[in-house]
Formats: sequence, C-alpha cells, structure tokens
Amino acid sequence: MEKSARPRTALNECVKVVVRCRPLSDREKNESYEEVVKVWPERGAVQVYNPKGQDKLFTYDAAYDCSSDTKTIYDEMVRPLVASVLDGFNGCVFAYGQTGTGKTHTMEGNGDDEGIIPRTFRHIWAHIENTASPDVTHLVSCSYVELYLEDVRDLLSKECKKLTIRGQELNGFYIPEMTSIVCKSASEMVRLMRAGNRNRASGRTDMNEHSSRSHAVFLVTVETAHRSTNRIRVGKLNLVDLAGSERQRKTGASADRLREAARINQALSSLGNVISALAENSPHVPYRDSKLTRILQDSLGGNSKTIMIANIGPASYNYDETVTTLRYAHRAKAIKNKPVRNEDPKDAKLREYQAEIERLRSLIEQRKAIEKRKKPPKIRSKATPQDSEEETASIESEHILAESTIEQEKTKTEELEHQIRALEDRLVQGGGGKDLLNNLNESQVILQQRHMEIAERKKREIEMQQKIDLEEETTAIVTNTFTTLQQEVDHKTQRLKRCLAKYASLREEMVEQREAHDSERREQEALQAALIAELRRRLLLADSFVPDAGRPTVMRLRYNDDADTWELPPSGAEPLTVRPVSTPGARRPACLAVEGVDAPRRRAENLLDLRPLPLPSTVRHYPPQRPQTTLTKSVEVPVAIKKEVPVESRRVSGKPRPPSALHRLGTAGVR
Ligand SMILES: Nc1ncnc2c1ncn2[C@@H]1O[C@H](COP(=O)(O)OP(=O)(O)OP(=O)(O)O)[C@@H](O)[C@H]1O
Repeated sequence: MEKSARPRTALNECVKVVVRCRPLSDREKNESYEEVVKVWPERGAVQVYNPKGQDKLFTYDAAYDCSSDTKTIYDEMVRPLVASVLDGFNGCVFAYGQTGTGKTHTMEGNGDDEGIIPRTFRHIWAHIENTASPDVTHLVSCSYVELYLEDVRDLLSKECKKLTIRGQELNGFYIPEMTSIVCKSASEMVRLMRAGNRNRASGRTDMNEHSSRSHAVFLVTVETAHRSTNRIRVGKLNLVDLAGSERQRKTGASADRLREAARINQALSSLGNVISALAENSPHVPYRDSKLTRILQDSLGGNSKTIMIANIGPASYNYDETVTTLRYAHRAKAIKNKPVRNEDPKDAKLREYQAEIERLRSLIEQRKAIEKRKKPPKIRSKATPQDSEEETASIESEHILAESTIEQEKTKTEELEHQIRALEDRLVQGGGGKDLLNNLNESQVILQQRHMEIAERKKREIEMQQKIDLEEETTAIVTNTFTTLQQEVDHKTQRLKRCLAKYASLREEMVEQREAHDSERREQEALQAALIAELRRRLLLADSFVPDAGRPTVMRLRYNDDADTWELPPSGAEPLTVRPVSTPGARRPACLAVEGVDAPRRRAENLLDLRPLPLPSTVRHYPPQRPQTTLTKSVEVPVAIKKEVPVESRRVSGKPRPPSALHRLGTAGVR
C-alpha cells in the first residue's frame, strides 16, 4: 500500500454491511445438523433460531441467502463501489466470518461462481475500454500481500519477501517495498491473482479442507489522466480475504496450525476492538495493536468507501459463532468513513511516467539538434596506392572511428526511443486501443447501468421496509382511538407486555453476551496455555542444547516494535546487571566475597537485584554409583567431595551461567 493523500473535505459515509449465508455442507447434511438461520433478503434481515430462548433478528444493508450467487452481490453492492474507485475514490471490500463459511468462495470464486475479485478486474477493464478516447490515459497496477503469523509477505515477489509497514497513525500506514505490477488486461490480473494464491499459506483443518491461514489483501490502483484538464485521479481498491476465526476444539488445530490460529484470532480480535472503538466514537482507536488493523486503517474510519461481507453458516452447531459474527457485523454498521476523491496526489505513477516520457523526448530532440549543428567528421578520401603505409593505416582508423561514433549515436537514440515505447506501453491510451473495444459493446454498458439502477432501487426498498417495521409500532399507538376505558386499558396492557418482553429479551441478550465473552476468554486462555507449554518445550530444548558461549548474545536480543524485527543491541549498550568476574591472569583475583551480591563494594552500584527468581530444580541428581568391587576395604570418597555442589557455586571457578530462557518465562500460564 502506498501512502495515500489525506482527506481535504469529506462527507461521512457509513460502512456498508452485507451478510451472506452459505448452504449446509455435505458433512453437515450427513451429520443431520438443523438449519438455524433464516434470511429475509427483501428486509435485509437475518433471523437466528435460538434453541435456549428468543430468536435473534439483525438487520443490515443487504442479506443474501444460500441460493444467492456472487454475481447478484457484485451487481447490487460492489459494482457502485468499484465505479467510485474508477472515479478516484479509495475503496475496500473485506470478507469476514468463521472458518469455512465461504469468504474465499465469495472473494475469489469457485468453479462457475466467479468471485468478487475477478469480477472487479473485468469491471475495471470494461470501464477503461468504454471510456477510451485520445484525451484519457489509464494506468492500472496490482499488488498482493498476505499477513501470515504477523509477517507481511509479498505474494508477487519471487521468495515472498517479508515487508515492513511504515508510517504513523496520524498520516496513515503504508508498505513502501511492496511489488507493484502494471497490468494491461483483466486476464493478466487474474493470472497475477492465481500466481499470488499459489504462494498463499493454506492448510487443512477439521472445519475446512482448504483453510486460508493468512489474511490476504489484493490492492488495485487505477490512475486516470485527462489531457484537457491536466488532472490525475487515483483510486485504490483493497480486496481483502480475511482468515476465519476459529475455535481450537472444533478445528482440531495443533502445533503449527495452533500457532496460526492464535495469530489469526489475535488479529481478528484487534480488528474487533477497532470496530468497537469506531462504533462507539471512542477518542482512541487502537490501530497500532496489530498489522491487520494498520493495513486496514484507511478502510475503517478513514478515507475510503467500505463494504464488509459477513459470511455465516446455517448449521445449529455453529450457533455461537454465527451470532458472534452477526453482532460483529452489526457493530461495523455504525462506522463512519470520510471518503474524498484523490486528485493529483504526489505519488501518482502516471505523472512520473508522463514526466519521464517528456524528458526522454526532449533528450532525443536535443541530440538531433546537436547532431545537425555538429560538422560531420572530416574523413579523408580512401587511401590511394601513392600513400605511404602509415597514412593508409591512419585514414582507415579514422574511417572506423567515424563509423563507430555514428553507430553509437544511433544506438543511443534508439535506446531512448525504446525506453519511451516501453513507458507508453504501460499506459492505456484511449483511441489507440488494440483489442480494447472488441469485448464490450454499447448494450453491455447500458445493461450495467440498468443493473446499478435496479440495485439502487432495491437498496432503497430495503431501507424503506426497515423504516416501516420500526415505525409501525409508534404509528399504531398514535392512530389508535379508544371508545371505552376498558379498550384503552387492554391496549396499554398489551403495550406493557410487549415492553416487558423486549426488556426480557435484552436481559437475555446481555447474559448471552457475557457467556459468549466468558467462553471466548476461556478459549483464549486454553490457547495461551497450549502455546506457553509449546514455548516452554522449545526453551527447554534451547537451554539444554544452546552452548554457553552463545547464550549471552541470545539474551541480549530485543524486539523492536516499530521496525518489527528482533535486534541485537551493540554490546556494552546495556548496563551490566552483574559485575563481570575476573579471569585467570587478570589484574584482580576472583573470590567468593567479591562475587557475592552482598559484597560491600557492590552494594552502592546494584540497588536492584535483577537476577531471575530461582525455579525449583527440574534435574534429578543421581548418587554416584558405588563401583561393584570385591575389595572389602575400598577407599572411601571424602564426604566433602560427595556432597552435592550447588549449581551456582559449581560455576564460580569459570564464568557464571547466564540466566536460562526458561527462567525468564517463569511458571506463568502452565498447567
Ligand atoms: N455460497 C456458497 N455456495 C456453495 N458452496 C459454498 C458457498 N460458500 C462456501 N462454500 C463452500 O464451503 C467451503 C468452504 O469455503 P471457503 O474455503 O470459501 O471458506 P472460508 O471462509 O474462506 O474458510 P477459511 O476461513 O478457513 O479460509 C468450500 O468448499 C466452498 O466451496
């Protein structure tokens, strides 16, 4: 992601939230799970049957049931957003949901059901072809990154190199070294997407055969220059396929899958915190908490038009996760963004290319002018038989020199012309369209416009329906006239009952939310315990096998949060916690009195005792085996030697053993 221009004057626009429910999977059908989700597309509502209490009803900008296809979602919701991107706005479409609910299916597609990402490519190129004119120039470039285990990886680079997110909350975050490839057609973009997908981390879990183990962001940048106005508009579109939230007991994750799951859930929880903070208009939004929220900063509460697609499954055994996703999505509805058209931003590549083409053209002109002014090198006529041998040789060498100078000049000019052609080739100039206008005809454009109009009308219908539902109650009260007192009492009793029912349902909701929160916490604790156990195993291995010599270096490693790397501070930069002991041959001798913490000469310097707390010994000391000998009067080993020497003092003669990594970890979290 490149640094985006900050908004100048912006109108607030809420994040649009869409819910899509997938059909029951074969496995769910075989295990005879009930369907607990009912979608009301015409109301934009989703109802979830609650086995323990009242049903839950949530309303959104749109809701799609299991019979709907991605084409409908694209035409009704995403098409207007992509049209805005082509007009110079930033846009973001992100799919969120529990693992195995169809996020990748929605974003990338599956078989005949083409996903949102390839549909976007076709839409962009249809627009470029349709607006082709000598006045307009387009430049389309793509990048593809994934966030895997808190590493940002470039999916379009050869070795998926790790990238660093730069910037600050105030000016926005960006990824400067991300590969950006200029594309000339929709099929080229699809090829890029597929190449990136091959590099993407995925794996098998009990919930999904091909589960995405990373959050992926496909960034499309469309730059449009108008020659008549000399203005450049830059629209950036983030297409995000998040990894799914998952519960360890359902996915059966262990080892690497467990580590991935922990990171996925951590990033999603940070995303949830950002959404909550924005929805509640909190003064602090914790974007810095994870890389995912840094990448999505502009899309959530910033300069962008955003659509969230919440994917859910209908099976009863996923009731808790479905309700959590729906609550999450409902909260996101309140987020207000401030989109503005990006006009003439500093980092527009198109401007750079145009300037470079101009510079190369003027260079060629200059060369041509100089060549014209230059007198052609005086070349003597060919050697005659009367010329001496020396003269003949000099004339020939002059000839060769002149020819090579002319040749060099020619190649240089050709090189410059080639560079211009290469740059121009990257730009899609209107009118010069090779096979541009072949694919799309007028009627298709009209059809697309009609689609947008229908979608707009449908959206308004849903909004109206939701308003009507909301106002129905109030209107009934106002319009009711009562002929008898009893009638009024009955009506008011009915209202009271309804209010009490609502109150009860809210209380129930509160209890459920608390339970959900508790169960999530328990899940996180279990995950944390499993991870710490794994970490302790690794640290034990490190303590047992990393040689003493390398230990101090390892212990000096510090994590730099900003640069997002482990760093080794230069030696001597840190204050010493323990005074170094003298070595044999050194000026001062080492003795126990000097090395002890309470040594008088040490007291003034070490006010804090920074040594790690001792852990109970994990090593069992076996008594030395008595040699099996027939001698009755064996030589007794002196008691002083047999006595177990404490670990600390055993090392006094040499260097003290540096604190083990296990000491630093302590016993926290281990069961
Ligand atoms: N709307 C749908 N219609 C038919 N099948 C679907 C639909 N949505 C998802 N599926 C099927 O469900 C399975 C899981 O889908 P997918 O891999 O897209 O889930 P996901 O949410 O991306 O999972 P994860 O988070 O683990 O990557 C796939 O086999 C997919 O074909």
